[in-house]
Amino acid sequence: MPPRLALSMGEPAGIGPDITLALAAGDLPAALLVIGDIDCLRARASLLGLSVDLREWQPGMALAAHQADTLWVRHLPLAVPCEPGRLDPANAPAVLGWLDEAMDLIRQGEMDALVTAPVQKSVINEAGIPFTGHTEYLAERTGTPKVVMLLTGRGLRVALATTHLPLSEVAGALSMAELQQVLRILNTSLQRDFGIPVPRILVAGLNPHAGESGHLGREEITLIRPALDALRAEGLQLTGPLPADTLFTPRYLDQHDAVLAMYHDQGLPVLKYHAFGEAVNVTLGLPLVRTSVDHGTALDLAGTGRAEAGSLLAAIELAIDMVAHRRAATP
Ligand SMILES: NC(=O)C1=CN([C@@H]2O[C@H](COP(=O)(O)OP(=O)(O)OC[C@H]3O[C@@H](n4cnc5c(N)ncnc54)[C@H](O)[C@@H]3O)[C@@H](O)[C@H]2O)C=CC1
Ligand SMILES: NCC(=O)COP(=O)(O)O
Repeated sequence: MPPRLALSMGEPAGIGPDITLALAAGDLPAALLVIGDIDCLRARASLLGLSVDLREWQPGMALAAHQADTLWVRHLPLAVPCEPGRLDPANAPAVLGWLDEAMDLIRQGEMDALVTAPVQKSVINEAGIPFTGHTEYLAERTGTPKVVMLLTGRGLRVALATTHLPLSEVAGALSMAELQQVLRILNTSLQRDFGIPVPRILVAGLNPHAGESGHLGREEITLIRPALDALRAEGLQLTGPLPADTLFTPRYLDQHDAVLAMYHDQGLPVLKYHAFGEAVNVTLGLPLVRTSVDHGTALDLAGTGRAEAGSLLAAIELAIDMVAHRRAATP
């Protein structure tokens, strides 16, 4: 059976509908079900001059492998018609409802994995729903106490010890226990989902020069180094903590499978400089496979025909690989 992927359409005013439709044009070795609003997709296809056969899917219907220019849609309507570039908080509950529906379909065994188009985090909050990202939302909704965000592109993998936090809260959020949990999840996922038997992980320090022997911050001495030592004793292959400014160089990267950065803007600018537009965001540690694009809603590009679908295609390809790895590991 081909992997069955649920693709959430994301913020309707953004480029989610555009890149979803662009993707439909090609062949894919998977069955694809878009979870979103079929009328929004029809309106966007017409605006972009794309001819895609949009068909409504109901639970229980068989889903065949993807055929070029056809998209199956689980239609869960928006509250307000979508307009490119125009955010409306009234649509936020529907956008989150699409994620809930995808999780339900996966739980019920109708779908194998979730791929997400980007959402506008601000408008969800403006609707009165506290929301920091899919990562945290999916963790909460699946009852998963700890997940790890990893972005990967052009051979580089960067995981984050903390995700969507104000910078002023990062140091306080790090603890030995948290770091150990993050590294165990990363190590297990590199083995299970990426097929790397003994992952080699590079770990960044938090402070400039990895703390300069305690003269520029002490978290490396009090937290990071002891956490790594404890995990090395369990057999994990860890290098660090290293100064983040020189860790992202071929000398280190060529010898390792992934980097653990301490916070969002320590790791992701490097990854995006390296591979923006073709990288993938993966949530590790969930009971389901979830991949996503490396970009946001790009409201400025919605409906213009200038949004590129490379990252969405890469997210779909990685989800297919991850499902295959998990199937292969299931007796
Ligand atoms: N996975 C998700 O749901 C994510 C959501 N976001 C949300 O997206 C919103 C906007 O975020 P920004 O920081 O402005 O980032 P953004 O990625 O939407 O835009 C940054 C720049 O990249 C361009 N760009 C983005 N995607 C593109 C594509 N596919 N093709 C061509 N150009 C593209 C945009 O036009 C803009 O110039 C925020 O609400 C943010 O929270 C951001 C990242 C991930
Ligand atoms: N910068 C990455 C990002 O914001 C992705 O967030 P999420 O919605 O995948 O949690």
